[in-house]
Amino acid sequence: MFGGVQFHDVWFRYARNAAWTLQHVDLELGPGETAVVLGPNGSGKSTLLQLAAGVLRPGRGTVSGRPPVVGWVPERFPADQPFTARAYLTHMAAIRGADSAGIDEWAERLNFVGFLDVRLSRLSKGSAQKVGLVQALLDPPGLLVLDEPWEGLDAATREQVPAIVADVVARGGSVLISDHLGEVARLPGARRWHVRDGRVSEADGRVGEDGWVGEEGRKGVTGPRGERPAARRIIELAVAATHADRAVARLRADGFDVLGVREER
Ligand SMILES: Nc1ncnc2c1ncn2[C@@H]1O[C@H](COP(=O)(O)OP(=O)(O)OP(=O)(O)O)[C@@H](O)[C@H]1O
Repeated sequence: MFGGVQFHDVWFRYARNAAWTLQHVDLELGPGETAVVLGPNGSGKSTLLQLAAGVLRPGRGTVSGRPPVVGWVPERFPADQPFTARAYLTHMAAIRGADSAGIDEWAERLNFVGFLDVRLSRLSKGSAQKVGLVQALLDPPGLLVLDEPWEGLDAATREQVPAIVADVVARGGSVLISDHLGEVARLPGARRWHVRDGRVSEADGRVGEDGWVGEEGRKGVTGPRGERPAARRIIELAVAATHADRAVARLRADGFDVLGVREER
């Protein structure tokens, strides 16, 4: 039975004489738990996730307790492959001994039925990300590792990420997820791990508690730089779909509360 993933004094560096990217990592993620990994660019979030998934091996220390099925969704799905999405996913299902019927169900759920017979190399970044998500979910994972899963996804599919996380957790699995877009607000109850200067520390409180919904220092995001105005106003604005992620990230970085994103009707 899956008892959680444990990091025991894990150190990691990318080359023998390079500086350590991560040091002294002691963490445990139990069954049914979700942790979001936060930190500045280049701090080591992806590295931590890949160590958890078993894609990278520690230079020192150990990662133990991984369940038999680990789903890993990299930050960028490697789409430079000569297969259609369906052929790739059918192959992945066969390797994992999973039912390929799941491909059509997932394609339906993630709105990319029309792209299943398109070559991976011709897919947009968002559609390629969906293929990356599906390959990780074909065989229900005991540990799901999602590296910036909201990046590049359309608004409707972004809404699916919390539901996917909830499904894994409801089955007793664990989810580790990195986020720099502030989408973590959609995962109330998640633990918060901060990566900084090669160390990983756990923040007190969980997502959604004490008004915490975004990156560190942005408690109760109701006004710029944490001010809490006496009254709030709802402002609607429209941006080109291709700029939506950037606009949301900038508004959140300035401390504004982004209530939702939708397609223009
Ligand atoms: N394959 C690699 N070889 C050498 N150095 C690497 C490699 N991958 C990452 N690094 C370096 O390791 C450090 C941590 O990278 P990592 O991708 O884990 O950070 P991150 O917090 O996920 O960054 P971002 O938010 O930009 O995705 C960075 O300095 C990065 O340049």
